[in-house]
Amino acid sequence: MTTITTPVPTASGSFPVIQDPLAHVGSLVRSARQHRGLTQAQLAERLATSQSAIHRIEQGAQNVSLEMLTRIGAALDSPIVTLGGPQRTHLRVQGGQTLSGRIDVNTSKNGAVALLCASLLNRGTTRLKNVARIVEVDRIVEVLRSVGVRATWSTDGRDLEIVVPQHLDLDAIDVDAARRTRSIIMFLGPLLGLQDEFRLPYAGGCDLGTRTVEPHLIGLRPFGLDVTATAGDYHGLVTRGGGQDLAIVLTERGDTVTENVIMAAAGRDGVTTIRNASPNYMVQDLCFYLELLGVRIDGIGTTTLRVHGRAAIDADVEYAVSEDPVEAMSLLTAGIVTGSEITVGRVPIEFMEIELATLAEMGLRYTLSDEYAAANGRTRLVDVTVHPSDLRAPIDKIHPMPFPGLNIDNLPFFVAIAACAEGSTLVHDWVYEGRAIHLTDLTRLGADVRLLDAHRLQVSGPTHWSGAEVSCPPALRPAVVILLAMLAAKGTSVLRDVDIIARGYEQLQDRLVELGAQIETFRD
Ligand SMILES: CC(=O)N[C@H]1[C@@H](OP(=O)(O)OP(=O)(O)OC[C@H]2O[C@@H](n3ccc(=O)[nH]c3=O)[C@H](O)[C@@H]2O)O[C@H](CO)[C@@H](O)[C@@H]1O
Ligand SMILES: C=C(OP(=O)(O)O)C(=O)O
Repeated sequence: MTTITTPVPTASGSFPVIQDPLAHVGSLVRSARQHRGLTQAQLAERLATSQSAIHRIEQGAQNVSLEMLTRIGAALDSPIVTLGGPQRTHLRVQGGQTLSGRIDVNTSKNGAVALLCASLLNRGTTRLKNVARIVEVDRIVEVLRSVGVRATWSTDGRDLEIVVPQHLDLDAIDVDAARRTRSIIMFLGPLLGLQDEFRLPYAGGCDLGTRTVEPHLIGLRPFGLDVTATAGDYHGLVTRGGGQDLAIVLTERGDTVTENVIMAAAGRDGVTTIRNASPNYMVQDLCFYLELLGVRIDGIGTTTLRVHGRAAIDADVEYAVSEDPVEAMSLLTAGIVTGSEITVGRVPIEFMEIELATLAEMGLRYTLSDEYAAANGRTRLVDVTVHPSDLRAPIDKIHPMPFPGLNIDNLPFFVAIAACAEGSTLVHDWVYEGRAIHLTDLTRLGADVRLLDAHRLQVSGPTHWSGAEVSCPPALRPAVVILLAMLAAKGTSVLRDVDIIARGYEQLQDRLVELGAQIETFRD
């Protein structure tokens, strides 16, 4: 959210002075507009004014009344001026509506963050196309900018041009932005090829229980990286070896650890063989980009990769991030739990096949379009239409596996779907120590969801959903699952403190409204 808050006194008791308030307001309007993915003309239309007026406001060349600022804030759903501290955002859902129409899947959070980190390897210009406008991306962009990287959004707010300086100023790193994302850990792989010593703040992220970084450190050690954890940050020391070939076995088939090791391998001369690599969607996105940079990678989509790295990468490239299977699952779930017929367009089918096969076993009727290629020319997409279906509990438990398996980030959606099904479903989240518990909030909406232990949920259905007030759990996917269940729940529900959803979804509530959902945003 982009806001000017009332100035806070500095330690000396004086108020900080904004040098050019009009320019400041203009840049806030521009960034809020771009965050919404609107052109100046589209914003002008919403405000019944001209594009040139918006242009002047954004340039800081026009006086703006408080009334106009309030209207801009309403049009962008982002208060440009607030009094006091930051406000919290809540959703009011009028549930029980049938949805209809088509909704397209956006590009993925996890692909985007990997690509942003990988852009550090390139001395040329990287242009990432169709980047999702989500908070997780903003955080990494903020971190990149803080160390001297030039990251510029295109005027339509969809593409990001990245130019990396000769020297990164890691001392100036935006610690606050870095601490709020786990993906900062993926700076290690590219950095070790660039600097002999560096400090990085600890990685943060959702509250999912303990998530180890040990596999990253083990996987990067053969590249000469030694990391010690000091108070609040990682201290990396690199001992350079020659350009000899390396063979690395990952102790976990994790997505970001695979990406980190691929990036380390890409930034050095020599061939690195990586075994037990994750072939998941974001890893493939990363590999496709690195190939454009001239890094040959054999085995993309398998668990053994051979990366033919290059110490000097300098290429001007354009890469389109591919579609998000987790968003696809989220949108399909919206249709399923509301018993609606909707079409979810641009579903990356390779990464949804097991989910769809499991849903078919549960009685879901759906139809698939012919396949077509994503903008990256590599990922296969289809449109999936779900039809209202009588769902039954699957015979076997539902559990995730590293790709090709049911995606762990898609598992939470199966809890809401199982709650709609006749019978009892065991959902086993062996991966995360603390994600399953957040799904017990579905009981507030009438579901029978029992936590058997930290990893297993027994879900009995079908549920007669009813509206309730729930505070958003501090975990992205469970938060969205609860919102989707509220769409199914007759009556009024309130989901409080929903900012976490913007970490991984762009304008989710507005897009659901376009399908016929009744969701209203309000603030304290
Ligand atoms: C930015 C990004 O891409 N984030 C994704 C990435 O996070 P990321 O790669 O950071 O996931 P983690 O490394 O935290 O792995 C998730 C959990 O799975 C466990 N684990 C993983 C692999 C394995 O073979 N054995 C094992 O036990 C880990 O110990 C951890 O508890 O992968 C996760 C698992 O797919 C996804 O939920 C995240 O959305
Ligand atoms: C757990 C997730 O992501 P992250 O790794 O960014 O926390 C997620 O996307 O659900």
